[in-house]
Formats: sequence, structure tokens, C-alpha cells
Amino acid sequence: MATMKSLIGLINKIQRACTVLGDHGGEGMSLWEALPTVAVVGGQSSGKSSVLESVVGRDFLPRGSGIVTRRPLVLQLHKTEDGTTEYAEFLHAPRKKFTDFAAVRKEIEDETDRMTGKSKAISNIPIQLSIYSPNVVNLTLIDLPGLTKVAVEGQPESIVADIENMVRSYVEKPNCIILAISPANQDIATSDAIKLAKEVDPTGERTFGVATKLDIMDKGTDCLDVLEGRAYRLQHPWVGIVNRSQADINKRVDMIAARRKEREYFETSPEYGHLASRMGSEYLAKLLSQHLETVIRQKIPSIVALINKSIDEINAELDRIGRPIAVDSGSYYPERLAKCYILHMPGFFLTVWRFVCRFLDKATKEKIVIVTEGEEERKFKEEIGLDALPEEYGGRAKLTLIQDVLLPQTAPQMLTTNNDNV
Ligand SMILES: Nc1nc2c(ncn2[C@@H]2O[C@H](COP(=O)(O)OP(=O)(O)OP(=O)(O)O)[C@@H](O)[C@H]2O)c(=O)[nH]1
Repeated sequence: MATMKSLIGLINKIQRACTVLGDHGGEGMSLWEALPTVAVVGGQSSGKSSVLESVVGRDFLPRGSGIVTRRPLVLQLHKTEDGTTEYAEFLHAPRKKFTDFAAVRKEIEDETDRMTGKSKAISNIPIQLSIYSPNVVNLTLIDLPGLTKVAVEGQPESIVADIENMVRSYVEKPNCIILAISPANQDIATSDAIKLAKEVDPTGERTFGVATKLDIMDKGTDCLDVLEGRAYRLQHPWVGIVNRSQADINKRVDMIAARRKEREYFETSPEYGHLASRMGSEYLAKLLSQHLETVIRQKIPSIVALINKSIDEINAELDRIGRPIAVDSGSYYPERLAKCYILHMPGFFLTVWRFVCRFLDKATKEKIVIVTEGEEERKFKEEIGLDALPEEYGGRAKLTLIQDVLLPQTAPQMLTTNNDNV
């Protein structure tokens, strides 16, 4: 389990590095596209935000009428030890910890507007949000704008096609797991999510069907044909969900109460009681996390091959144009306390390090790392915290403290060099 946890953590790190480097898919073969992801797809008001919030167990997504999600939101969930405080962190504001989830919502709105202006336009540049909590499973989900049929006031006519194209650009990638949200109180045959999923994944091997709003289906009807896989057969089982209704949201029913209500709904339901253990948002979160781990494990060799290819290309380019001189150690006065470590890296970790690291030198198995005390040191340790990689990928990275050192005030917060160069 610890191994699996670190695999999802590893992919999260590479994904963050891609965003920083401006790789979010598009032309050509990119690393971003090689990473397995779960994209949440559905028509407007199908219950996408509700499902995501339920999986996280927190209210944090912008709500409102019209198209609210206007940039992809890459949501990385990290499970922490029981009893630790929940917090959120955005990649665009890395040093700020949000413990107030209303402020997270506000930041998503502001960051969306920063890219799109106050217009209701959309942008395909993702916002990256990490949530650290004891109440989540390790999982990465991408929330996409809701598929819509008509433009609203202030939006260009092209918005309908623009959204579909953006969503399609995610779900058509063979590495994308599609979480297709369909409201059960409408005919699932006409569900936008299922229509699109069938187009890009006709065999259904990448699609997880989710039926929301089971509680407000017309009297005398039920969703058993879908949930038992007779109506729309996918390779993975359908999951039924009961989210908070608008009235619940208005009454500020919290997530814990909503999850409990959902569990009770299935356990006591005459129609769905026999499926209770395979229904609900908590089950969905676990199912997705397990599936994502399995897919990541299968994809690791091809991801490593792609990283190596990119590094070779970048190194060839650097050899052509010349490498920057990183530090002129003679010109500074020593002022900050730093730690000097030897980092020993196994093969697989080495490859990832070379990609994520800010210094694209020729990495060897051992590096000297000097890192300033405090936040930078914490981040660095977190970055190399892949201490449970499977043996076949080289096992643990080891870090040995050599001594305390003083670093010049103006020097970078972290310096690395290959051990054999020292
Ligand atoms: N009763 C009930 N209401 C639900 C359920 N799921 C969602 N709703 C309600 O349906 C409305 C739309 O839900 P959202 O989660 O905002 O849907 P969305 O797909 O994110 O909507 P957009 O972002 O506008 O596209 C809200 O008022 C929810 O309270 C459900 O399972 N049962």
C-alpha cells in the first residue's frame, strides 16, 4: 500500500513539474499526455462538482449559474496521517497554505479570472490544487468545464464547441481514465458524458460510469438496469451516487453528514440495498484510487522511456548552445545556514530527479546537495520522499547529512553537484 501511495505521489510530482514547464498537452508527444489521469466529464448540472466535493469531503469548488468551471482544475489528493490538519496548496502560490476552504474556492475563482479576464471565456491552462488531508485517498482528478448546449449572455457562440473540444482533448488520450457523470433523473441514453465517452472509448475500458441524483428519480422508476450493467455496459462497474440536494446545500448540510446520509440511503434502499457495498462516493474514491495505481504501475516503463528521451534531447540542445554557469561562489558573503547532504539515488528515481530537478546536469548515482534550512529543506525532503518505490525500480533514495554550512544570502536556495565532480 505504501508503495502504491508513493507511485501516485510520484506522478503528482511529475505533473506539477509539467505545469511549471508549460507542458499541459497540445501539439506533439508531451510528458503530460503520457501520465495517467482521471478526468471528470459531464453535462451542466449533472452533479460533477458535487461528486468531486464528496470525494474530497469538503466544500471548495466555485458554485453558481452558467459555466463556472472555465479552466481545467487538476486536483491532487494526498492522504496524510490521522489527526493532521487539512490544508490546500496551489501550484501558482506555493508558499501559501489554505486551511479555510472558502478561501480555496475564492482563489480558484480569482485564478480563473486572472487567465480569462472577467469574460466568461474558457482557457485550457490548468489550475493545480493539492489537498492534504487524513480524509482523502491518494488520487488525482481533473475537473473540466461542463458540456453545454447553448452559450449564455456574454459568451461567444463558439463556447459550446470550445468546451467540447477542450474536454475531448483530455478524454481522447489513451492514458485518460474517464469519469462520466450522468444524472439518473434524465435518460442516460442522452447523457452528454456517455455519448462522448462512447465516441473516444468505444470498448469502455477507460470509462467509469457514475449515476447521480438517484434520490430524485421519478416515482416508480429506478436505475437498476444501468447500475447492474445491462443498459450501458462498460468494462468497469457503474457507481450510483446520492449527493446533497440544492436544499441541503442551502441548509449548509456538511459533507460528513452528507456522506452518512448517502450510506444510509443505499443501505436502506429496497431497490439498491443489495448493491450498497459498491455504491456511494467513498466507494467511488477507493475504486478510482486503486485503478489509478494499477494503471500507473503498467505505464511506468513508457513514462521513464519518454523522460529519458526528453532529457537526451535537452542535453543535446544544451551541448549545442552551451550551459549556464550556476553559481559564482567567490562573490558572496556567507549568511544563511544550510545543510550539506549526500543523496544516493536508485536508477528509477535518478531518472525522475533529472527531469524534475532545476539543474539539468548529467546526473550520477550520488549527488552533493546543499539546501537552505527551513521551507526549502522541507520541500526538498518531500521531493525525494519516494522511500517506498518497488525494488524493481531501484528501491530507496538515501540521504546522509554531512555537515552544516553557511550559504551566501544571494545564492540559490539549493545547489547540487555530482559527487564525482567534487
Ligand atoms: N437531490 C440531488 N441533487 C443533486 C445530486 N447531485 C447534484 N445535485 C444538485 O444538482 C445541482 C447541480 O449540481 P452540481 O454538482 O453543481 O453540478 P455540476 O455538474 O457541477 O454543474 P455545473 O458546474 O453548473 O456544470 C445542485 O443543486 C446539486 O445540489 C444528487 O445526487 N441528488
